[in-house]
Amino acid sequence: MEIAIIAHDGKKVEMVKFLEEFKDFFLQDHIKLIATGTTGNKVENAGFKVQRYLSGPIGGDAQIAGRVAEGKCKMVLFFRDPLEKHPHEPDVLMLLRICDVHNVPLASNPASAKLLIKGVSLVNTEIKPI
Ligand SMILES: O=C(CO)COP(=O)(O)O
Repeated sequence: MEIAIIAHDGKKVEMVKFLEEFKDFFLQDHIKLIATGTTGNKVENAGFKVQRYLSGPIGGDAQIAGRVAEGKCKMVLFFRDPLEKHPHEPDVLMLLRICDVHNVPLASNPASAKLLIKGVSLVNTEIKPI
């Protein structure tokens, strides 16, 4: 299962903490992580294998949207910073829209991401999620 990991600068520490909290899930063989450039760098430095795309502001969000549209990326964890302005806001909104167009689960904060990961884990052990 391909999962995209993206975090704005103010949320990158939180993203790495999140991955570490659920590392038993993220380190499974069938989980493939992809990420925007700088987020991917941080995630790699924390010991996770990840396929990195361009940095968000120069097209990384758009690349990940492409993978969602093509049916390759099955979940997006995108910790957005609602207190900062982003020059590439149109790309960010496009990614969110593409997730909705293709009914791909998207979590924009750690609480939601936790529920998604727990939900996938339950499905994988064949216990029905809520
Ligand atoms: O800007 C981003 C998402 O919109 C994230 O990009 P980086 O991971 O390259 O910082």
